[in-house]
Amino acid sequence: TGGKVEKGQCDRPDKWAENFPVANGPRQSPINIIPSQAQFDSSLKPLKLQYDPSVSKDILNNGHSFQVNFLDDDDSAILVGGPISGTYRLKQFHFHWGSSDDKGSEHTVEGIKYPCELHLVHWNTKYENFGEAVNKPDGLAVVGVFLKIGSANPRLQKVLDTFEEIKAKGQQTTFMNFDPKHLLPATLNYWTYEGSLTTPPLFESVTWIVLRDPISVSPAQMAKFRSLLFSSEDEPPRCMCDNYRPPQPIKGRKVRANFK
Ligand SMILES: N/C(=N\S(N)(=O)=O)N1CCCC1
Ligand SMILES: [Zn+2]
Repeated sequence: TGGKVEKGQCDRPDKWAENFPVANGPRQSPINIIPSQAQFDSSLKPLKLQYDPSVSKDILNNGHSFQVNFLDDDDSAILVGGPISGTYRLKQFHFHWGSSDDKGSEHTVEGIKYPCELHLVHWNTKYENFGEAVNKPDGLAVVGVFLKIGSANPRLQKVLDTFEEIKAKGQQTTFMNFDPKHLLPATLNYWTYEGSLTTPPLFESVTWIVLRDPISVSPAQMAKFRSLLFSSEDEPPRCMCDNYRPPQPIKGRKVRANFK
């Protein structure tokens, strides 16, 4: 069709329901957040992200996004407080972005799309490990951070500088002593709601914690994200971009805010 390489089934959110019926479930993510309809909840605790940078391990191109993986065999990098009870351990963080700066985030705010969205994925330590937690209703907590076009972000640059080594699907390299706290905005005001993974298997196991304030990214840095490939070295190159799922029906869910 005009020489454009068609997206495979697994890369097309509108096709996911065929193999993952939960795609049409009652608590799917992402959603469009309407701040005026969010309910301020004074019982929500402040978010506490306690990350020891020494447990960052490596960075991997997994063919859908790239992710920074963490050692999660102790409580060195944890999320406590906020809307959750107990302790959730950081497993990995990854991003979603667009083919141009006018789209790319998964969550939207009053219909506004950001060019990029960071997800910090944590699992509930009441379960044995990530694999056990991933499909439980209280199994995961993902912190979402919007990236907004502005000045270049020096903290983000450390991640982008590895891209030559993980250009193609399956490539990975060590990535040590990185503190993901440096990718957070100054204030941790957030919206929270019960949702799901935004990629297959789309398990409805995520307590979403979406930060109100974005961090900055420059147009040149966004271009760097788009230098990655969905494809592996031995395949025709396919630019890694537009790896975001559009907002899903709210289906009566309440979004709470820890700020007025
Ligand atoms: N979809 C996901 N995270 S996300 N985009 O919902 O935060 N994941 C799939 C397996 C591990 C995390
Ligand atoms: Zn994600």
